[in-house]
Amino acid sequence: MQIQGSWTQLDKQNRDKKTVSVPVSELIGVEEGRVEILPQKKVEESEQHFTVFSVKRGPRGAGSAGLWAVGRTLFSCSSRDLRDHWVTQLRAALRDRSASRPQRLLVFINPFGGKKRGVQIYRTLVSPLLELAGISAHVVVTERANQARDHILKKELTGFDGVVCVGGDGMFSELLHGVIGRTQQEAGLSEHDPTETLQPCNLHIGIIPAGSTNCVCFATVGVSDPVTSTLHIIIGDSQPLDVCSVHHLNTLVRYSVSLVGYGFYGDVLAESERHRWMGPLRYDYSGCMVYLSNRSYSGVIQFLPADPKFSSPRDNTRCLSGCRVCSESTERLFPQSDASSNASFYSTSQYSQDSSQSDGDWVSVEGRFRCVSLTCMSSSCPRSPLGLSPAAHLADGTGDLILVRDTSAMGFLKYLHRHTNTQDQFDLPFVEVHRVRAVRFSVPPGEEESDEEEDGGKGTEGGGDRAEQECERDRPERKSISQQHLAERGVERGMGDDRKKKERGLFFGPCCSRAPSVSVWNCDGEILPHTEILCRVHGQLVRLFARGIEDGARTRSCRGGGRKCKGRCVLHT
Ligand SMILES: CCCCCCCCCCCCC/C=C/[C@@H](O)[C@H](COP(=O)(O)O)NC(=O)CCCCC
Ligand SMILES: Nc1ncnc2c1ncn2[C@@H]1O[C@H](COP(=O)(O)OP(=O)(O)O)[C@@H](O)[C@H]1O
Ligand SMILES: [Ca+2]
Repeated sequence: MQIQGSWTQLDKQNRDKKTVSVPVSELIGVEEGRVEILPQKKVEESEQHFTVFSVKRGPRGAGSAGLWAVGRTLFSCSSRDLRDHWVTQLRAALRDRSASRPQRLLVFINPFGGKKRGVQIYRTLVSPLLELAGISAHVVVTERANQARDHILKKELTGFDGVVCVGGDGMFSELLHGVIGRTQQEAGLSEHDPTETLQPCNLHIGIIPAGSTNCVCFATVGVSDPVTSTLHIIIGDSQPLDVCSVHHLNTLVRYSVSLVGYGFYGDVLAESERHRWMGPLRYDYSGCMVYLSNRSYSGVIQFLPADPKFSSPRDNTRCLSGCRVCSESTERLFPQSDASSNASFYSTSQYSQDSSQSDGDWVSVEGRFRCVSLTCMSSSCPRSPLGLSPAAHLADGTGDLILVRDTSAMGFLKYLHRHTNTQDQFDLPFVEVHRVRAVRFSVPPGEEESDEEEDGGKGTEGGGDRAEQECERDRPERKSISQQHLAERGVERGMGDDRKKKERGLFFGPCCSRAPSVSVWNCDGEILPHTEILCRVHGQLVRLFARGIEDGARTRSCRGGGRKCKGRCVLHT
């Protein structure tokens, strides 16, 4: 749509322009008079004016790739009739798009996520924009962990076009479990069967970032910004996302999108839970503490490699909005559907996830590792702008398995540090990365923590043992989500013993005498109660109100350390 005429462009930078083009798909709303929305709604009545709100790309700069703001254009007409005509036409154009935009949302706010600003963020930044766009929202401020997940699993959802969380990755995970669980229940499928082809979910998920890591938001939008995310929801963007299921024996343990991590990331999470009062800083503090403890763990990893002809974790590409690798995967995952449209998503009966899943041989790797990580996407976040695996794809049906073998403290620091800059963290002799469809992990025989080891020394070696017992007494409760979730799903069989072993091991530190022989799994910020797990990637299982990171020179992966990229990458602008 092109609008021409006598009007005032309020954006100072564009004051001299005579014409502004705004795609209807990026219109947010139209109001009569001179109207401002943010930071506060202000209306100045005028018979000749109307104000158009649309998506405006933010300023370019480090960390702001993908930042959107609300563009505001004031139109001045020669008569009230002409003004009313324009307003009517623009509102009709918006109505025409209503099929592809949400009309009614179910919003869950975690008042305790991140810096505890969820409610304020929703009230001041999100709600006014939804109102402007004519979207109604049913808002639930949560009072306990798992409330959002349970609501989605059990309550009536008819009439909602999407569910939205205001919080962090843990809150997103609640929605993810609710939406996937509900969809499988309705389809009569068992989530506990690790070979089941799961039904893709129709209900879109929106994320308003208000947590500590905000990895899922950052990796699917490009920034961690509540206004940008709200605008993606309003215009009905749709981004498919791979999901990894984690099973122990024949029981579903959890789903993950960003990180299933053993060793360093598991230990950081376990340590960080004791310092929740620090807010997002708990991860930095715990990261330092765990790094200083210098641990590595034995493990046997088996994985099913993905077909290397489609992509590789070291091909130096980035998964950007409209990614070719992901689109071609859609064609493979939904062979009978029109891959260019949303039909593939809504016609879920056409889903044929696993035509090639049984093909190929498992590869086995054994050794001592600093960390073992599996991620379905890049897992970029403000701490690591290119992420755990910069070339991973959001929706290609694969995950990247990163194996960091035991190395010197300096070597591991080098590896970690490369997450914060543009150097290749895989270009180190003790690191390997594989694009995979499934992963199995076990502890080599004889390396499991035995009861003997647990009790070992108690009462035999004096002081050191007392210190260890004190560590245990000081241990805080774990987050309740996994416990409740697992208990409710009947997973508690044998869990007590397993968890006891790990919790004993976790708090080895200055006051403890013996390093633990097993770590714990960090699954999108939740500690798993099992060590031996099977992970499987389910291509495009859910959809987010997002579009991936928008193309632009500065969003490309930079391996030039600032020289080759000439300042065009996300880190060097
Ligand atoms: C010398 C500098 C070292 C810096 C290392 C940076 C590595 C960062 C990789 C981050 C990957 C993040 C994957 C996402 C995990 C989240 O799901 C999880 C829970 O988040 P939230 O619900 O918001 O609390 N976050 C973490 O597990 C934090 C990992 C931090 C590790 C330092
Ligand atoms: N009202 C609540 N009280 C306590 N915990 C909650 C509440 N609402 C959600 N949670 C839980 O808090 C955990 C952390 O939330 P999240 O929003 O991800 O913040 P953060 O990123 O700071 O960890 C999630 O696992 C979620 O299940
Ligand atoms: Ca993927």
